[in-house]
Amino acid sequence: MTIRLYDTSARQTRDFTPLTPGCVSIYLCGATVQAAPHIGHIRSGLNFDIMRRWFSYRGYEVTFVRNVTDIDDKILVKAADSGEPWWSIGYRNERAFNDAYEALGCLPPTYEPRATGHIPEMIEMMRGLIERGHAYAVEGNVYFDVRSLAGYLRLSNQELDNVPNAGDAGDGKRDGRDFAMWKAAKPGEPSWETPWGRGRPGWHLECSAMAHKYLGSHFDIHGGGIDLIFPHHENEIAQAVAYGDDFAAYWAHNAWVTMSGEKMSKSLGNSVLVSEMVKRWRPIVLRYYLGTPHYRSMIEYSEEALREAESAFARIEGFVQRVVEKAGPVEPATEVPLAFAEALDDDLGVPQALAIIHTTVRQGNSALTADDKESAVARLAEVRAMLGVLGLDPLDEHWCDDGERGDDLHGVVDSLVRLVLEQRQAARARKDYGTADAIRDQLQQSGLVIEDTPAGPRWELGPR
Ligand SMILES: Nc1ncnc2c1ncn2[C@@H]1O[C@H](COP(=O)(O)OP(=O)(O)OP(=O)(O)O)[C@@H](O)[C@H]1O
Ligand SMILES: [Zn+2]
Repeated sequence: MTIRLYDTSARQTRDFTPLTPGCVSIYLCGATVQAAPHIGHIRSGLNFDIMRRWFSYRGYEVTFVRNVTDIDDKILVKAADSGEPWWSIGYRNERAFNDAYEALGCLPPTYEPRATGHIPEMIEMMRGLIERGHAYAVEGNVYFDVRSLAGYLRLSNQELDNVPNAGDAGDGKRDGRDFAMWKAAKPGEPSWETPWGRGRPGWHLECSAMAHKYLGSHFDIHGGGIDLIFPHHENEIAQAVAYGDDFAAYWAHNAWVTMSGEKMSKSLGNSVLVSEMVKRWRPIVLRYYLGTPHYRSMIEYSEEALREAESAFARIEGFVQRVVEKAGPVEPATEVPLAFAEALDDDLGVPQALAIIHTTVRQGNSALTADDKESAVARLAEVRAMLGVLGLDPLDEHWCDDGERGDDLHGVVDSLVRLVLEQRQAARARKDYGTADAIRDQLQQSGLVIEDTPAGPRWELGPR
C-alpha cells in the first residue's frame, strides 16, 4: 500500500515517500485572525484533518502544525478602524477559529504556533539571508532579492519577467518584485527591535520561520488553499531555500468554497460564518458537506447541496441507529474495507470512499430487512471504521457527548415546559385567558411551538 498525493510542485500525483520512515510532518497555513471563520476557512482545516487521519490510520506518526497569523496588515487596518487593540482582535478571532474547528470535529494540531511568538526566529532567518546576499535592508524594511535565487516561482510555474512589477519608484527595492520580509515601524503600530530598526514581520517570513522551527529544514507536506500558491508559498519557499532549507517535499492545496463561482472571502463580503451555519445545520452534517467532496474540487455553496448532504448523512445515521437498536453497541472494525482504503490512498479520493460507505449501508439495510443480524452488525462495524477515518462516526465520543447532553437537556426542558403548560391550563380553567395567552406567547418567544392535541399539549422547537 502506498499513499499517492497530488503534488502542486510536480504538477502530478506522486507516490508518497516519507522523509523518515513511519513519520509524516505537515505544515498547514492557518488562519489570519482578522475576523471569525467562514466555511471556506474551515474547509481547508477539514481537508487536512482528513489527510492526517488517513496517515494515522495507515500507521504513520503524524506531526501536524497549523499556525496562527496574529500580526498582519489586515489586522492592523481593522484595529485602526475600530479602535480595538490589534491583539484583542487576534485573540478573539483565534478563539472563534478554535471553536469552529472543534465544532466540526477537527483534531487539534500537534503545535499551533502564533507568529508573534517567533520574532527571534524570524530575525535569525533575515540575518542569514542578508549574510548570504539574498536579502537587504532599506530604511527599516527588509526585502528579499527575488533575482538572487535561481528557481524562484517554480511552484506556480511562472517566469519572473511575466509577473507584474508592483514596486514604487523610491521604495528602495532592487526589483519591484522583491517582497517585504520585514516592515519598518509606523506610528501607532506594534513593532519589535531588530538590527535593522524597529518593525514587524511580513506574512511570508512568519511561515518559513515557524515551519523551520517545528519541522526542521526538510519536512514532508506543506498545505494551504490554492489562493496561497502565489505569492505566499512561493515566497515561503524562496526564503527557506535561500536560507539553506530543503523545505517541503510535497505541496498540497485545497480548492475553495465558492459563491457564484468566486472564492468565499471576507474581503469580497460573500462569506458565510461557521458560527451562523452551526445554528442552522448540525455540525456533523456541515462536516459531511464540506469534507466529502474531493479536496481539489471547488464547492459552490448552495442550500440545496446542504439539504442533500443532510439527507445522505441521515441515511447513514438511520442505518447506524437501527442496528444499534436491534443488536446493541457495535465497535468499529479494526480495518476498513479494501476498496475504501484504495480510494483514500489515491490522492484522498473521499468521494469514491464515501460511495463505498453508502454501498455498505445499503447492504446492511438489506441484511436488516432479511433479519440477518450478524451480517448487519458486520456491516455496521465496517461503516463505523470508515466513518471514523472521515471524522463522521455519529457514535464517536466527539458527536455523542453533544447528543447525550442534548438528551439530558431535552428532559429538563420537557419537565419545565410541562410545568408552564399546567399553569396555562389552570389559567384557562379559571377563564383567565389573558394569562393563558401570555404564557403561550412567552413559550413561543423562547422558540417553542405548542400544539394542543387530544392527548394534551405537545411542544417542539420552532423554525430558527
Ligand atoms: N473560500 C475558501 N475556500 C477554501 N479555503 C479557503 C477559502 N478562503 C480561505 N481559505 C484558506 O483558509 C486558510 C486560512 O486563510 P486566511 O486566514 O489567510 O484567509 P484569507 O484567504 O485571507 O481569507 P479571506 O479571503 O476570507 O480574507 C488558507 O489556507 C486559505 O487558503
Ligand atoms: Zn503560510
